[in-house]
Amino acid sequence: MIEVRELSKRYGAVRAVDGLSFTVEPGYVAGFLGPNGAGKSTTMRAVLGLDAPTSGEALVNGGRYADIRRPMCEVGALLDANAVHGGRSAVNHLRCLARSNGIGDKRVVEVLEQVGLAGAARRRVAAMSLGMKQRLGVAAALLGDPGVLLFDEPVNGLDPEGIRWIRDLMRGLAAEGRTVLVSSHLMSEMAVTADRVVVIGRGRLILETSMRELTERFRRDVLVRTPDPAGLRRALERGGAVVVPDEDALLVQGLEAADIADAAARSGIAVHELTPRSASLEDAYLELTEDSVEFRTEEVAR
Ligand SMILES: Nc1ncnc2c1ncn2[C@@H]1O[C@H](COP(=O)(O)OP(=O)(O)OP(=O)(O)O)[C@@H](O)[C@H]1O
Repeated sequence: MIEVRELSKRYGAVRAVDGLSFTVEPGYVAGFLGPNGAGKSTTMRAVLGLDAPTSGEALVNGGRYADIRRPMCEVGALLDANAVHGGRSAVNHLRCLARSNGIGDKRVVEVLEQVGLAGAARRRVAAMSLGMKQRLGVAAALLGDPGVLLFDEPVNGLDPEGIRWIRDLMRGLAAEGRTVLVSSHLMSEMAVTADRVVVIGRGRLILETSMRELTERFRRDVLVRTPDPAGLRRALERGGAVVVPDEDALLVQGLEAADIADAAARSGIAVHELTPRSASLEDAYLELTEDSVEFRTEEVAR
């Protein structure tokens, strides 16, 4: 479990994180979303004890990272895949990490296999592609078999096969009952990976909700097809709906699909299609974060 409570972090005049609170429980993938500079990395660094909060706290399983006796066995993280000593081989890099945490060499072999790097174990890190370094970073995060995992923008640098792999891995880790927090600035990526989202902007919480509720919240209208559009329109407007004809369909706002079906049945009108439509999650995300984007395209263009 990860608990961020009233967390603030200042760098001089910059409020990187500003009174942020949220909780991530075990068993699902939590997407940590926000535009560039929103404070995602700073928050993750605070959880991992790499940055001291200006105020507030970030806890792992109820305690501070600094107080964990064998940190790699409790929390694993992939932050910057490039921040690895390039001269070592993959296997030596992992062995060093393992030994410093009292983890045996057998586990090193296991995680290399798990991330698909068994065949490249002796390759020097400097000679690895970014995608391979990402896999090595994931191997390091998994070394201690921790119950809490943090991934900062893990799909960066991965090809489509790698993206699919890391997505399945994160979902698998959550399904095993682990706590999984993954940051991204792409809603499209989170839509297929995360069960819940924590959206932040300018260091503050914008929204913490399930993916399903997010879709519901941005429900736009219901598309209805019927052989009697004029009759159904009258019936729905009597029920308080706003109805806009659209080619051979009606776009209905203010009533749920079930209410529309009931109204049609009461009026003896057949319905051939009823499709609730939401704004795209990408649009929803842009709307949520529009006040928190540091640099806008049109401003740059001017
Ligand atoms: N060490 C630092 N010194 C000064 N300012 C910093 C430092 N680290 C982060 N910041 C600033 O804090 C703010 C939040 O940065 P952070 O990296 O946490 O955001 P982010 O959401 O992870 O963004 P990105 O996706 O671009 O990495 C930014 O304005 C950033 O410039």
